[in-house]
Amino acid sequence: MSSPEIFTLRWGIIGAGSISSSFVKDALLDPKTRNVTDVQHTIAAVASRDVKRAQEFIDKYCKPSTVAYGSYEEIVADKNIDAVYIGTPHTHHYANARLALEAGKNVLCEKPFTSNAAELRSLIEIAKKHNVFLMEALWTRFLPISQEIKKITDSGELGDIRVVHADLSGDFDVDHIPKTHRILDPQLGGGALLDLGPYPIIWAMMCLYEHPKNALVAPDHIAGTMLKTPLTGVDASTSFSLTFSKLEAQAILSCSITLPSPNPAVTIRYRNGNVLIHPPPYAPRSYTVQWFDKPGSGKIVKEEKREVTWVGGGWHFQADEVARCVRDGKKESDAWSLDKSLVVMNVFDKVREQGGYKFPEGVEQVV
Ligand SMILES: NC(=O)C1=CN([C@@H]2O[C@H](COP(=O)(O)OP(=O)(O)OC[C@H]3O[C@@H](n4cnc5c(N)ncnc54)[C@H](OP(=O)(O)O)[C@@H]3O)[C@@H](O)[C@H]2O)C=CC1
Ligand SMILES: O=C1OC[C@@H](O)[C@H](O)[C@H]1O
Repeated sequence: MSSPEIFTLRWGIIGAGSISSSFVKDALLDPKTRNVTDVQHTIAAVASRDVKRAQEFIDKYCKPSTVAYGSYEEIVADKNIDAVYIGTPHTHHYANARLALEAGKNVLCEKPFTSNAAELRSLIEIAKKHNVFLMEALWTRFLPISQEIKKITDSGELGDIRVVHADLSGDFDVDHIPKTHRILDPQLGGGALLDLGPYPIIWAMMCLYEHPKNALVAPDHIAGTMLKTPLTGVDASTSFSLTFSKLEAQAILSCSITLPSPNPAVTIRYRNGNVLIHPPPYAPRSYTVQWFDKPGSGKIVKEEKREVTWVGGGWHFQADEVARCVRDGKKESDAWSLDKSLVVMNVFDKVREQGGYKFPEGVEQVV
């Protein structure tokens, strides 16, 4: 039996695929395993384009009472759902989120939020019009390890921050997967930038954009370059740098679908030392702090590896944020607000333009 003080958020899941299963498994873990006692989650319904797939998903991951739907239209009309989680490929996020928002549902939408910034601006307007909550599922922002590293950065204990180097790569075996796989198919927004880019950039957003001395000023210079795969023309590898002039700092970011992430995956460089974050950068479990003997010397006099553990994959922390926001009547999260997602989408638009990556006709719903 749940105690009356616990707020229960009733989720509807759109897309019975891989990431939806990770999200649901974490959401259904006992919140006490992460010392959370104020919110909890239930999965009220799951929708797939094929009702059989929705039912199979429920049989595997949910309680028998969870309702299976064979269309996304049906799930957003369900009165027993407080929030919809969208776990479909990138280029479907806009249409799926719009459907849910217009039905008056709160929405948590997988990364990348949309195909382009114009689509996101449109979703933000629709969410405002319908007075509902909207957030991108940038789960890394909510991990306990991210809060720890952010504290080190914001406190200035390692001196002024100068550079964030971050990479997320993964070998997707592109020569052997079908060209219709979401990582390769331009119709699904395939390529490294949109799929993997949200993770290197989240470290830049947390440590630079959100730095108290930067005061939420967007990067004033963005420079990107893309290496395309001849298989489908999407970006196999992308590098991009962001200059935060107000903070006198830069982010040097990269991602690739043809090789693993380096170790460290993220190096945060301050005047008095470094923080090295060990892979995977989307959910690291350890980082190393290095101290210099004096500012700018580079001579490491002390080094400490720190582990941060939790039960589950880590997708539940963002779910808790949504539950608290909905409980409190908030329409967006402070930690991962809509303007932050918009900064990211603007960067991705610019880097795609610089890299010459155009989506096929009709993919972008708003341009
Ligand atoms: N936060 C994280 O850690 C991760 C996030 N992601 C993000 O989640 C999203 C989905 O990724 P993932 O779960 O790996 O994808 P999947 O390939 O598993 O597809 C998820 C669902 O999307 C729908 N779908 C799949 N292919 C198509 C298509 N061609 N056209 C229309 N709908 C389709 C299906 O829904 P249905 O059941 O209705 O048929 C499917 O169940 C991506 O945007 C990705 O960036 C992915 C991995 C990790
Ligand atoms: O979000 C993600 O995180 C891990 C990656 O391997 C995956 O492709 C991506 O979608």
